[in-house]
Amino acid sequence: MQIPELARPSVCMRDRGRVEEIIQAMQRAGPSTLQVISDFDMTLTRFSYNGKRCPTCHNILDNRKLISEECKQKLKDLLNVYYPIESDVGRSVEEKLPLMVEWWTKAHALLVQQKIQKDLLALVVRESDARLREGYRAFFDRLQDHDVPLLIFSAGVGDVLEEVIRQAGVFHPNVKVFSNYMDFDESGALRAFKGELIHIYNKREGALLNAAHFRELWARRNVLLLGDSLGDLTMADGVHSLANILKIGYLNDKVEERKESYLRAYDIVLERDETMDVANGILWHITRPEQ
Ligand SMILES: Nc1ccn([C@@H]2O[C@H](COP(=O)(O)O)[C@@H](O)[C@H]2O)c(=O)n1
Repeated sequence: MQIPELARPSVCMRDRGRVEEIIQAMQRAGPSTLQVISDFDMTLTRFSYNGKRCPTCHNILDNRKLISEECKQKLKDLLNVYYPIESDVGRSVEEKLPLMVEWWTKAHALLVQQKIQKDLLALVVRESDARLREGYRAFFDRLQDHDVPLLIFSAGVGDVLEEVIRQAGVFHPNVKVFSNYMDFDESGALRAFKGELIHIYNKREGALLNAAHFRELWARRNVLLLGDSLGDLTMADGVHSLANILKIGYLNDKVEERKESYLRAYDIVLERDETMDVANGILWHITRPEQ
């Protein structure tokens, strides 16, 4: 199978033969049977650039134009407490889950207190250091050209995420987003977050709540899943009569500690890889006619 990107040193696989079988099955079935489900922060966006951490959707809101210095400090304190828990391999999901709910709930309450202005979101996204991974345009455009639906399933902030992809010029009609959306009052000030909270460990519930979306895509039984945390593995749990799923996991941080668990969970693990090259290589293979 000719996918040169799979030979890169950043690529690790538990079972290369199995990966090749899945990709071949997807290619035989063709793009009309494919859907892509991807996480956003640190999966479609870069983890770092020039040695500096890139922001998540929540971190993009950390801008003086939107929030006070005091709120900024409180959000930073929360990050310092909860991010090490999120990425701790020594704790079980059961142990982490209530703590993640606590983090999101406290952070959202702080953001609501700040009455964030809707009309400033585009500006703070433009001013931020958020960057989609290298090769993102080819990825989004290829999916659009082949009418393959892309579901972005994020525990970040939907309004911010949409603005990032809109400004990058890749918010194509085939893109659908499940995320935490802001609710603004008539003056355009943030008053709450809409619907059920999505955090990194309840994406299965989020998927099941959106049954109508997956019903519409009933014929797309092959799934390419992209994630960066073990919580992202359940994003495809709403897919009907799944035939094949290929799970690609970005291992951005605490690489040595987490490699084993990622290799057990994901079919392909990308170690400190800031590009979309592997996903693009696979996508090109699947969407080109069989030879
Ligand atoms: N207050 C918060 C809460 C969460 N995060 C990070 O957002 C990421 C979730 O988004 P996905 O697109 O990856 O689902 C998660 O990894 C948290 O680290 C944050 O920065 N601030």
